[in-house]
Amino acid sequence: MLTFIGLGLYDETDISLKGLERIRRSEHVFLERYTSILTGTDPGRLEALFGKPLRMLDREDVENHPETFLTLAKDADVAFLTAGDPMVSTTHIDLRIRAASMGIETSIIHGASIVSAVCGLTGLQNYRFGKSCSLPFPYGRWAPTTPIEVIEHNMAENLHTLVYLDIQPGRYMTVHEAVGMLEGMAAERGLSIPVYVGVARAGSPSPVVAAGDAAALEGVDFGDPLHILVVPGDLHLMERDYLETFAGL
Ligand SMILES: C[S@@+](CC[C@H](N)C(=O)[O-])C[C@H]1O[C@@H](n2cnc3c(N)ncnc32)[C@H](O)[C@@H]1O
Repeated sequence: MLTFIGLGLYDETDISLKGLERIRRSEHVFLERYTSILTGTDPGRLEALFGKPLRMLDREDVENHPETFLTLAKDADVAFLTAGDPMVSTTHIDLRIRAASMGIETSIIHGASIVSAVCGLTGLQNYRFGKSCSLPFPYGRWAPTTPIEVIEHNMAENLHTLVYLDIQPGRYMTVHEAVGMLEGMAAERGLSIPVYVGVARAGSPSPVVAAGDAAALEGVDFGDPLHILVVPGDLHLMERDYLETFAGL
């Protein structure tokens, strides 16, 4: 049996009791740590709480060599842990399909996700989000145009865009870096983005949420990772009120 277990958003105390019990009963426990991470803890603290050793998985292990843990899951209980909710990720959706095609039984124990946390922290209504996008660090002088195309499309439809910010080993994209890149891409297309909403460390005791134009956000200290950004469509009255009250709009 392969169980996908969400760890929530910030530290080791964010897991559900159901998830914790399942980990303690599992014979093998793997922690995937490239789609997202818990910045408020470390593997040692997780192992102490779970009472189990953790085996780390990076992108290569999950996308190119999943046989390592999938084969184990044919005859043993394997827990596959991720920050957030495990299924807010196309990679993990694909992994569950692969497991099923190998005849492996699977189940999911959900965790708090950045997708719903952003709605709570910003007041932006869940039903008004269009397609989301990921903003990668530029590769040399090359940067993909997909993120700005998604934003432009959503703005034309008056929808909000959730922009996931790149995570590389030891390097996390900040709201400031993301806004700088998007301003450049928008200018090239003659597009103006009037409001951004930046969120840092959702789920922690001190999240930062700030809304405004690019210049206004420049003056905000978002602090440590993880960061995420929203480019909102036109704000409804209650959304504006919420951002004025809680995000300095
Ligand atoms: C690809 S998403 C993975 C989402 C995860 N499966 C979930 O359900 O939360 C990872 C990105 O979401 C954002 N993110 C995740 N957790 C966050 C947090 N606690 N605070 C701020 N941003 C976060 C970051 O931009 C990060 O690069």
